[in-house]
Order: sequence, then C-alpha cells, then structure tokens
Amino acid sequence: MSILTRLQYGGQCDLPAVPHTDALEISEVSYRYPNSQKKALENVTLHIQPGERLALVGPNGAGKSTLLQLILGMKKEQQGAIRVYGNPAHHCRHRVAIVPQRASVDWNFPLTVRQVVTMGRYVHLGWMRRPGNRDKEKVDEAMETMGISDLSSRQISQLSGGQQQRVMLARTLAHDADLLLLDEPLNHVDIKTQELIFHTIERLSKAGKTAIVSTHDLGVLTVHFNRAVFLDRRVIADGPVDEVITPRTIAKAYGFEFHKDYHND
Ligand SMILES: Nc1ncnc2c1ncn2[C@@H]1O[C@H](COP(=O)(O)OP(=O)(O)OP(=O)(O)O)[C@@H](O)[C@H]1O
Repeated sequence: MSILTRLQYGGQCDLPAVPHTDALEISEVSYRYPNSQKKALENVTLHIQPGERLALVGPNGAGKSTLLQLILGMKKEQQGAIRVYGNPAHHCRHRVAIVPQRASVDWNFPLTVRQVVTMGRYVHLGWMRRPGNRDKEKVDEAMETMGISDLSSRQISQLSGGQQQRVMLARTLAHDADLLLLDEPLNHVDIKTQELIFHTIERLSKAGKTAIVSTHDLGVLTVHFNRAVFLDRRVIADGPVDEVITPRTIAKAYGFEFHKDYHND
C-alpha cells in the first residue's frame, strides 16, 4: 500500500467484497521468518465461509499467530495467496479485526479503556478526521456489550487480565469487522468472561460475521465451534470439531504415542 493510500485510508480506498466469494481463501501459503531455517507455515490451504466459527488449534510454535498476522495483512505471504472477501488481505483492513495475544500488548502505555476501544474506529476515519457521533455510539455499544462501561476512564494498566481481554474484544467490536481473528482469547479469563466471549462470537456469527479463534483449550471446542483446523506448520486436519479433535490427531500434533488399545477411532 502506497503512502498516499495509507494517508487516505478511511473508507475511500477499501475494495468492495467480491460477490459469492469465501470470507477467507488461503491458497498454498508458505511463510519463513528471515532469520529462520525452517518455514513457520508450509502449503496451507483453507476456505472459510461467512458465518463460520472456526477453532485454530495446534501445539506451541505451530504457526497459528503467524497465520493470523498474514490474514490481517501485517505480514505478506511469500508463496501462495490470501484473499479476504475476494480481495488481497492488505486491502481489507475494514473487514478484518484482531484480538491479539494479551502478552503482545504493552499494557503500561498511558491510555484509558475508552481510548483503546476508540482505536477500533480509526480504520473507518480519514486522515486527520476525529471520531464523530456515530463512532462514539459504536464505542459505547462495544463497551456495554463487553460489560466494561464503568471502566471507561480507567488506565489500561490498572485492569485485571480478564478486563484487559474484554477491552481488546470491545475494540474489535467497535471496528465492526466482518472477519474476526482472536489469538488465544481464553488465556487468563474466568468462566464468566469465557462465556461472554463465546456468546458474542455466536451472536456475530448469526449476523453473518466470521470468527477464527486460536486456542489451546480443546475442551470448549465441541460446544462453541462448528469447525476446527489442526495446524502444525501444515494443515493436519480440517473439518467438524469431533472429527478433527481425535486422540489420533492430538497424538500426531503433540508427538504422543497413540495407543489404539485405548481408543477405537
Ligand atoms: N519474529 C519471529 N522471528 C523468527 N521466528 C519467529 C518469529 N515469530 C515466530 N517465529 C517462529 O515461527 C514459528 C511459529 O510461531 P507462531 O507464534 O506463529 O506459533 P503459534 O502456533 O502461535 O505458537 P503458540 O501457541 O506458542 O502461541 C515458531 O517456530 C516461532 O519460533
């Protein structure tokens, strides 16, 4: 994206969705970090439809965060292609929002909860434009949905881990994206916040939005997701949760020995 395009960014330069395309199309994508011998991702292909709730699982270092960053357009695929609603990933910043891993955010930065949630609106604002009434309404609505309205003027450094996670999700809701990427949102949150996260994802999915959630919590998958992808640099398994999360795929991905005497699959 050129510097001029970046400055004008705020609605004018985003390409419209191509009708009848996947929400996300990943075709034979590979990625290697410059200082690394081994590819972080190799020949990953996925087609994701609007409204899907997909769990992205796999061991530490499997490439889950790398894949989410490529979808977001923060990194550029070195091989293959990623299209979001039919357009190249880096043209789709209106459509894609991420809840990053909590550890990757500098929580000591002097910002209030409202300021962080308002950042979700920046992608819709033009160069030097200030948030208007519509943006403020969206921010209020997002904070209310995540139950953090009473924390609005609190510094983000003064929040608990679960409250911080709610702030990041509220920022994503304010963004009003069509494709939501959540990178390990269940870490450090209690059951009530987990339920709020799942309830919000389900509500958004009913409205046609698509969610990809990276998680290590395999126990919650069958209830809350309609599809799972097991990633370990490559796609090891992809399909309905109960077909993907089997002792055999877990054994293959995590390097356990699989004892067929104990399991019948
Ligand atoms: N900036 C970087 N430079 C070099 N290698 C990196 C960088 N970031 C990640 N990697 C490597 O890329 C691979 C994939 O990492 P990634 O963070 O995408 O995995 P992950 O599945 O999200 O892991 P986790 O579950 O531990 O968060 C790992 O081997 C990691 O060490």
